[in-house]
Amino acid sequence: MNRLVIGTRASKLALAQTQTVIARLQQLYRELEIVIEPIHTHGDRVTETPLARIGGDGIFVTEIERALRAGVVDLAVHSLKDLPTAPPEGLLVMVPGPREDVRDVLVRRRDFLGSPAEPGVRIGTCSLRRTAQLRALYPQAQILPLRGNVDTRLRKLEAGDYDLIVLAAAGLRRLGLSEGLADRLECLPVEMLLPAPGQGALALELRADSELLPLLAPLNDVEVQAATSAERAFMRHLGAGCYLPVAAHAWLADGRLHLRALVISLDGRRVVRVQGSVAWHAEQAPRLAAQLGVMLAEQALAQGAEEIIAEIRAASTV
Ligand SMILES: NCc1[nH]cc(CCC(=O)O)c1CC(=O)O
Repeated sequence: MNRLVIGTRASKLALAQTQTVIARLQQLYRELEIVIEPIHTHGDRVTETPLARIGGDGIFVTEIERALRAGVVDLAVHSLKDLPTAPPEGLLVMVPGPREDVRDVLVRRRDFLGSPAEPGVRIGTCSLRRTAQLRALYPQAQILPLRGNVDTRLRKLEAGDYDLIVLAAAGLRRLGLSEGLADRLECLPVEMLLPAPGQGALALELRADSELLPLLAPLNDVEVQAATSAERAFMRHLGAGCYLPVAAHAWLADGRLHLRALVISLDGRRVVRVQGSVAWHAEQAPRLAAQLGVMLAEQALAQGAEEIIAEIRAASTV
């Protein structure tokens, strides 16, 4: 193979992410010709509807997976967060490292000097996970829907539609925006606002029988893959799609793989929090990650997570 076609969304963030993957590939394979094929997804076309209402997983990836299966592209680069947790048929997912900052950040409008805790403050976000956790943290705030890519969201903030917005730190960093915004950013510790499963990580997708497999294998990061697999196994075991208020963060420390996760009601009033760890053995990483995610999901179910999820399901089908 001497020419590689990479499929990706056409957003600035998706292209920036793809460039980091290309840079790594060119380091390894100087001679390889790499071209980008931008692909418009359903999520790019429907830009105003809240994601939870569009429904269905994979609104940012389905068309790209189709191009992969059809052989139009050889490799896809996604934000792992956007990838459904069900294993994609005929495709294989790798997780390159390093993982970017997993946290969410609050960005304030230039002329807003108040605090998120004050009554009536308007906070914009598009995700149910952030909405529910923000309601719990700042019960006096108004949490308002906000969609669009990162630039659009920042523009809507400056236009005065919101006092504060919440974004993924990873997106701002990859776009090179965090320095310019530094005096208006507040990183939210994961103990305060738990991120989405897979947040801050990229995913590489290819056909399971692809001849690229050995070429790409060195890009896979076993530790980042295990951590994100544990987070995704938690969500998958709950039967939760990526637009439900489920949050999870896993990390390696002291020879153990740790996972902290939660399920929260939309009004932020009921939260089921779970935390646990398993001893880390790199050679058994996939099994350990799945085991940890499933174990904590079972604990969450035993503590009432099912009822919360059923309620949200019922509300969103109306
Ligand atoms: N579809 C939203 C999306 N998907 C991935 C990122 C950021 C990068 C990441 O979280 O890894 C974002 C933007 C955001 O949440 O602010």
